[in-house]
Amino acid sequence: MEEPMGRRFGIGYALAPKKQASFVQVSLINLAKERGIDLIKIDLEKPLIDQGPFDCILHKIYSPSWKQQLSDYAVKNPNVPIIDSPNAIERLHNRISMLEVVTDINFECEKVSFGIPKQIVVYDAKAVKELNLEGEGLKLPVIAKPLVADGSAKSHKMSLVFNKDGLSKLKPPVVLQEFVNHGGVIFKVYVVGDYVKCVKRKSLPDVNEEKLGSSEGSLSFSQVSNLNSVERADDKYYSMMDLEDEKTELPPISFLVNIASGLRGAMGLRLFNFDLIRDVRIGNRYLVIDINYFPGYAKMPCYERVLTDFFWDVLNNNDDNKMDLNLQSSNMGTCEMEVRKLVSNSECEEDDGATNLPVSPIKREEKESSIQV
Ligand SMILES: Nc1ncnc2c1ncn2[C@@H]1O[C@H](COP(=O)(O)OP(=O)(O)OP(=O)(O)O)[C@@H](O)[C@H]1O
Ligand SMILES: O=P(O)(O)O[C@H]1[C@H](OP(=O)(O)O)[C@@H](OP(=O)(O)O)[C@@H](O)[C@@H](O)[C@@H]1OP(=O)(O)O
Ligand SMILES: [Mg+2]
Ligand SMILES: [Mg+2]
Repeated sequence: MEEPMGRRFGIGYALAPKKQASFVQVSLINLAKERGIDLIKIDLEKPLIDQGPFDCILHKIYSPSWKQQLSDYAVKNPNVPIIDSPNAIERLHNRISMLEVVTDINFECEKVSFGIPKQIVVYDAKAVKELNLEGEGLKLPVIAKPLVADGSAKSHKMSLVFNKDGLSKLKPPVVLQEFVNHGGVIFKVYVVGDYVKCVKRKSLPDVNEEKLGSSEGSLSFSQVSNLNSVERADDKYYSMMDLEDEKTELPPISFLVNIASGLRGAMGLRLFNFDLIRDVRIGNRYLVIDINYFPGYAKMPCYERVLTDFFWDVLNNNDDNKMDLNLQSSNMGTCEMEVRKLVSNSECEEDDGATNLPVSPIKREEKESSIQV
């Protein structure tokens, strides 16, 4: 572990109250402090330019006035890194531009391929009525997602549309995305600078022909991979699925690293996660279905250490370090592997599977094995 060498750093953070509660935990504050890094809350009631000094700014606030404040601050403090640029984050606020970036990445991969599901956008109610899905190259069922992904509850409200009747309930502007059977498991790939971590979560179950014929027009849901166990048990659709997914194989590690670094470079973002599903029809084809800015890192095992290492690197202009690969396994099904810089060799406790709960505090259980590739 690096010594603070007498110099202390201050990171100003601007987060919504819920995000602050889950992310800025005492364990993170203390670990950062040990490394000479103080996490300082930015007062959103006061002008940013009058606050500080900060050595770095961390934020997940989307208002135009905040964007203006950051811009004014950057003019006055050109050497203070802002994580991340509001313009770069904005690309993720639209579910079309969000996934366009995936189609821009290219790398050689022998055994697996990746892409995005077919999708179209419908802007108004009239267009919904006149919609010819087949003509658009889309097959039912489709997932209807609000075009805007700005973090509001509304932006997470989705529906699985089984037939034409289901289309009539849609509220444009909406993205219609091909529903791809993927065995009810989703891979959440967390990226923190050049650190990459993949965890498995429950997803929507596959839809078969029988279900397609007998179902109601559509079924609404929200943040299905983010439900806690009580919510899951109550959820009508969720309860239909097989909860045993321990056997699901993870995507190859080098493949995930390539996608992660491709996305990081193309988007100019350092803090994000992406959701990946494996197309059961093809098997070795993976689809990126969602990218989130500054996701729920506190649900990630060892998030304190990972984030503190990242802060250290940013503050010391060290964030281009060569990556090493570390494979980490767990028998809990939530943490299977990680690729990380070997900044810290300290033993780290892992999440015990309660990953979907708002994390305060997380109950943890120690189990880690790692090999260097
Ligand atoms: N094309 C698809 N095919 C199959 N299932 C999908 C598809 N798109 C989304 N899903 C399912 O719907 C869930 C929600 O979709 P998505 O991740 O796009 O929404 P979100 O509200 O942005 O989620 P998050 O909480 O990760 O931000 C996914 O976790 C997955 O279970
Ligand atoms: O807390 P926030 O508002 O940032 O919520 C984010 C949430 O994290 P949380 O679960 O800790 O709340 C993320 O969960 P994971 O992907 O990591 O499971 C994901 O749902 C993001 O899409 C959310 O961001 P939003 O899209 O709403 O901006
Ligand atoms: Mg998602
Ligand atoms: Mg999302």
